[in-house]
Amino acid sequence: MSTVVIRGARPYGEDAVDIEVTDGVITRIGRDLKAAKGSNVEIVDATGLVALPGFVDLHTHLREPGREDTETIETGSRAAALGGYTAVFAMANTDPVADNAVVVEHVWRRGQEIGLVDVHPVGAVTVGLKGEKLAELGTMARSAAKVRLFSDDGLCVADPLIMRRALEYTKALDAVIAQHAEEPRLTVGAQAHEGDLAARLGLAGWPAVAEEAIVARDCLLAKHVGARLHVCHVSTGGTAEVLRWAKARGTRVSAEVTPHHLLLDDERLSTYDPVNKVNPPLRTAPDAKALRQALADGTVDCVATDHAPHASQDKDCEWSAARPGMLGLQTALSIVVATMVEPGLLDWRGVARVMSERPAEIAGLPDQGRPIAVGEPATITLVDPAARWTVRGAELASIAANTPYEGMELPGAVVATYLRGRLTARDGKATA
Ligand SMILES: NC(=O)N[C@@H](CC(=O)O)C(=O)O
Ligand SMILES: [Zn+2]
Ligand SMILES: [Zn+2]
Repeated sequence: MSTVVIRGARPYGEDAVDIEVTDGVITRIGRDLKAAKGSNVEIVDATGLVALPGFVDLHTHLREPGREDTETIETGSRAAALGGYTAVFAMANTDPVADNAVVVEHVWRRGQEIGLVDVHPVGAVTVGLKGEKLAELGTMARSAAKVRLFSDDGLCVADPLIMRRALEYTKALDAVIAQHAEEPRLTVGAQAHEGDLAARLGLAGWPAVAEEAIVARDCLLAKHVGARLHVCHVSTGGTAEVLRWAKARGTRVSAEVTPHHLLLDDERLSTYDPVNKVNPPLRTAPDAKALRQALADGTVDCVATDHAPHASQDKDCEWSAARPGMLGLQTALSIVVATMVEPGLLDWRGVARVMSERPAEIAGLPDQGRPIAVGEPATITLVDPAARWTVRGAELASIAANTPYEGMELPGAVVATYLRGRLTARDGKATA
């Protein structure tokens, strides 16, 4: 039997308690717990630290198989554990694409071998992400990886008939489609949010309506079919309005927002530094404000990183040639603290909701996003709310270093992460 007592932690930022963990399960919670006699107990001093359920990321790009020069399941797992994550969903846009049982089982097994975080593969909706023919969703769902989240992320399932069939299929499988909402006919050659700034910089525009039109269409389709829909990386205030309307009329829709769309806006583009290039693009400051409001009031359900590692040769180049995407796993909590906790939009209960509980519910994970309570799995992230740290891309666990927060001082730091009672990261070091 192995027992750990986490001393003086504040669950959800509330009163300090001791949390006793035995064989991966929370066995006692109370003040000044006396160690059980004769047992081998490890004491962890967590005075002043906030205890939250381990974070769940519905949107991570791990690049294995295919681009192991930028991220592997191993390096991405380290970044996840260091960021406080205990489960991540690895997107299907790998090479080969995760559109079959062989690839998704590889991703799942490799994640379990490393053991730092549960790596759940996302299955592709269409064969090769081509948007033409449905992939074998049922085979992936029944595989050892038990896929429940399907997405062509990187690309939109643009054909409404394919989308309808995919929704019908996933309804029968009790699964969910995560849509990268981008009407491709409205974003040909697009490089930046369509607006004054893109016009001044001479960059082809990616209009808000290209996202909003697909979200509206998919909400209508999901309602018609009675299926569930999840909207990836919501980036505009208009999308939040569509979601509000769809939820009010009973559509089974959920949505995520990225940390970068909460904090950054298109003013950043004036330097032409492709580190700020991302899909969907950074929008206007009023959009970012509307997204923070929508996350606070539950219109947007959760935060997802869209962690997108890219090699330096694919980022340190001319704007139009650069790949879109930003690292996110190790900075997400701090950006949520800066944009949501410090301004008073979310308390720590709210952080637990948007970083852990809602994403676990959306993906149907039974043992993640659970309350910090006796009998529950000890899947816990300890956060120092008073810490401040400076982001250095080169020091992050990812192979790639494309963080838009280089040199920024951010509030709040993950001090330790436990997955089913096992320490996976502590003081900036992953345990595997
Ligand atoms: N977000 C991005 O800018 N890029 C993602 C794809 C995606 O999420 O659409 C990637 O795979 O690099
Ligand atoms: Zn996407
Ligand atoms: Zn993505």
